Amino acid sequence: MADFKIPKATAKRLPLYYRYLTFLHNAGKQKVSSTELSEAVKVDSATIRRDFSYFGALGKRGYGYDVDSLLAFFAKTLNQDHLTNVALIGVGNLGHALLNYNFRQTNSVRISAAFDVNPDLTGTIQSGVPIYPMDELETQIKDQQIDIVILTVPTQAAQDITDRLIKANVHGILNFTPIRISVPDTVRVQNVDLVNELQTLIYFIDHYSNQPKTEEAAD
Ligand SMILES: NC(=O)c1ccc[n+]([C@@H]2O[C@H](COP(=O)([O-])OP(=O)(O)OC[C@H]3O[C@@H](n4cnc5c(N)ncnc54)[C@H](O)[C@@H]3O)[C@@H](O)[C@H]2O)c1
Repeated sequence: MADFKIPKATAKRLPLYYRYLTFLHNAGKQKVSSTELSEAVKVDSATIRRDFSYFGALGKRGYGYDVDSLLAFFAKTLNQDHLTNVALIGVGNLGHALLNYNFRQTNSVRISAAFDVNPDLTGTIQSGVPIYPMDELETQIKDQQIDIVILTVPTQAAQDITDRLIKANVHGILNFTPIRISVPDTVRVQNVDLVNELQTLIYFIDHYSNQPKTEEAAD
């Protein structure tokens, strides 16, 4: 990320903007208005203008935004111009699905190593990714300069593995397990919980069914 602070809600919308701008760029479009962007990404145009204002005056009145310069700006901010190696721990049902997906939409993130305790899996290559035994965790993380780890292990293994990751100097954990892992301030955890997301969706449908709104628009 760039070295200036932007609100969390704005940061969460950046990948959304980036994906649509890439689409416009590939389609040969040179400019886009906030209204057009708003319709495509389902974020209201006032929010888009406010988000963009955090990066300085990028738009021109009556012209809109220049697609290429916006894209270059976002690519830099999102670190899309360099490749981030990510490790995955726990190659079960969920781990397999993520390995198979391996972030095909982006060229900037890839799972370069996976780890498991199952001897039937270790030493094999799954979806193009080598599976290492857990006793190689620290050395592989160091050798491959891995800073971010996806955790898809059973709940009871999550905290012990997290403690090893902290010692190995990992700074980000995408936690799919249902427990809230403990980490120091130097490590950032992003929890992913599909049940939670579904319940939030059900809540909004039940309570706000007359005013459909995306999460991005409601900050
Ligand atoms: N966040 C979500 O929405 C969501 C959805 C589904 C599952 N989950 C959670 O994701 C985790 C994985 O679910 P799953 O269905 O893939 O389970 P799974 O049992 O199919 O896979 C777990 C894998 O972890 C490996 N493993 C076990 N102990 C380990 C250890 N100490 N170190 C390294 N690897 C180890 C196992 O060998 C197995 O390959 C669970 O905690 C589950 O609750 C979360």
